[in-house]
Amino acid sequence: MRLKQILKGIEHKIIMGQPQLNISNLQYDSRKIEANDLFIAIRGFNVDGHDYIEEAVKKGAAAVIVDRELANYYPGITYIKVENTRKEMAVLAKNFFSDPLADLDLIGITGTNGKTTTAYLIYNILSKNSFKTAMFGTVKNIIAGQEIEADRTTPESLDLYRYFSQAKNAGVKYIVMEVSSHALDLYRVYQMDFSLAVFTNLSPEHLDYHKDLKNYRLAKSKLFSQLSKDASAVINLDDKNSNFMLEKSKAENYIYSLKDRSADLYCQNYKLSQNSLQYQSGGLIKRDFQLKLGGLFNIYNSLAAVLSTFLLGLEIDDIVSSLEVIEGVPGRFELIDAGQDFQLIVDYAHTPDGMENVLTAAKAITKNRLIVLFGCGGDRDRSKRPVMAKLAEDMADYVFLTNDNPRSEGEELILKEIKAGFSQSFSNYKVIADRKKAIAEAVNFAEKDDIVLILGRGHEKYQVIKDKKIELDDRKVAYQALKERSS
Ligand SMILES: CC(=O)N[C@H]1[C@@H](OP(=O)(O)OP(=O)(O)OC[C@H]2O[C@@H](n3ccc(=O)[nH]c3=O)[C@H](O)[C@@H]2O)O[C@H](CO)[C@@H](O)[C@@H]1O[C@H](C)C(=O)N[C@@H](C)C(=O)N[C@H](CCC(=O)O)C(=O)O
Ligand SMILES: Nc1ncnc2c1ncn2[C@@H]1O[C@H](COP(=O)(O)OP(=O)(O)OP(=O)(O)O)[C@@H](O)[C@H]1O
Ligand SMILES: N[C@H](CCC[C@H](N)C(=O)O)C(=O)O
Ligand SMILES: [Mg+2]
Repeated sequence: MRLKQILKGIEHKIIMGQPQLNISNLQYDSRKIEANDLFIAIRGFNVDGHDYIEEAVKKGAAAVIVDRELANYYPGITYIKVENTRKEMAVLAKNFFSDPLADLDLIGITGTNGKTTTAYLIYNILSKNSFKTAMFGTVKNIIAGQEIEADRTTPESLDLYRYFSQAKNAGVKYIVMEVSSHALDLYRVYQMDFSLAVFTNLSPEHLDYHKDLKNYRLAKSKLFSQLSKDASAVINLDDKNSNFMLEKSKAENYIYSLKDRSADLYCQNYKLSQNSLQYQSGGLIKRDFQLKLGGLFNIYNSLAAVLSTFLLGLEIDDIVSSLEVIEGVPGRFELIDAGQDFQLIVDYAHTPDGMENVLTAAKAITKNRLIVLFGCGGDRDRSKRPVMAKLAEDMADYVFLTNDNPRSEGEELILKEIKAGFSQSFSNYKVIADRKKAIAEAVNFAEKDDIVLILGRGHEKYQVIKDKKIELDDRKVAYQALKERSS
């Protein structure tokens, strides 16, 4: 495609070269450049992409998009300056891939907790009703049945458009995606036209990045302020930030609630057991639901999924029958059952709010002790560490502290910062940094009718320690430990 066409709608200045040039592909990473590509130089948190222009040119880049002056311009290369390369990348990609979203319905889910679960439920309801659907999120990306590994919750705009284009070619109708606060702040979904957006909830997280809750909330609200008036916003009324999202929304607003009968969709008479829940809905849809999912929070996620798919035009009977057969989301309140006489649950709760919810859910069903095992990720919000310790102390009977993904931080420091949240007199805990050993010990510690909760890593298959990725799947480790316990 001609560079001129790729620049359509973008305010830019030609520093040198000619915009009639033909471009083969777009890249923001110099390591991926091939002949006649366009390199988009992005100022990052670690390095400045402008410092990799030389490498990009050597690899064959024909043109470069920059957002600052350079000391050195290579002859024969076309240079275009824009105001913000990270932001304009979304428009460049939209043009290059000929706006695939024009033919697709995009559904975005944001909030601190419940994005993956809600996306998974919506994806399954749509797929089970024979709609070709794609999903992008924390656990995996999937386009019309084909899986692509996910390394982050929301990919960069350029990668997203590449996927959208593939989805369009595969005949996909709906795209369901999680939209993280980083994505909203870093323009990964800039100017994307969502048909429907969901707000699950908001509680402190990622404050290392956003600095305070106000900025974090504002980032989340961008999903709603960028909606068109033809779109729908599906908002959890029970969250105290719901009004903020409703006010920011430019779309037709719909609300769901567990408490308020004026909501468009609400729930009444719910009943929970360890791996199922039942409720009746009221409002736009009056039905009985019986789901193979555990935890009160999954009522919220299912209400969001039901209301969303209803607004997309699906029949209520089809929604109910497809939702009822969904057997849980990988690594979310997942029961590990090897026939033992206690419950073992692996869950992805890694924020104070998520942890409180899962501990409450487990407490409601345990017949004996509640044992919790967790750690906190390195290079992430440090303020959550002592808060999670306090919650564990208050709600569980025994706590195993261990590594999550220490990343570049030292494991000792992380564990010390978590421990600082315990009260001085608290002694019902043990620190075992090695997660495999900690899981084995927690399994051996359990007695009849206890519940052991293994939190924080859910579906994750690798543990990141310094720059090493070590294979570690909590579910596999737990099964192994159960096997060894019984032998
Ligand atoms: C804070 C953040 O989101 N950072 C993302 C950002 O990194 P960055 O801007 O610091 O990139 P950088 O490494 O400084 O590089 C700058 C530029 O130089 C380029 N470069 C770099 C090296 C080179 O040799 N050649 C080259 O061209 C890079 O491709 C990049 O374009 O852009 C990178 C390229 O796309 C991302 O990989 C990186 O995500 C990092 C890995 C990350 O950990 N992100 C997390 C915090 C994140 O996004 N999390 C959210 C929320 C999770 C959730 O709650 O579910 C998510 O959506 O996953
Ligand atoms: N609606 C909800 N409200 C509160 N907690 C929830 C909700 N849904 C799930 N949780 C808890 O939060 C954990 C993470 O859920 P999920 O993966 O669906 O959220 P997420 O928003 O995608 O998280 P992440 O941003 O890390 O990808 C679950 O394992 C569960 O303990
Ligand atoms: N997707 C989120 C959750 C990480 C969960 C936890 N296992 C950790 O490593 O901190 C993040 O990257 O911040
Ligand atoms: Mg997620």
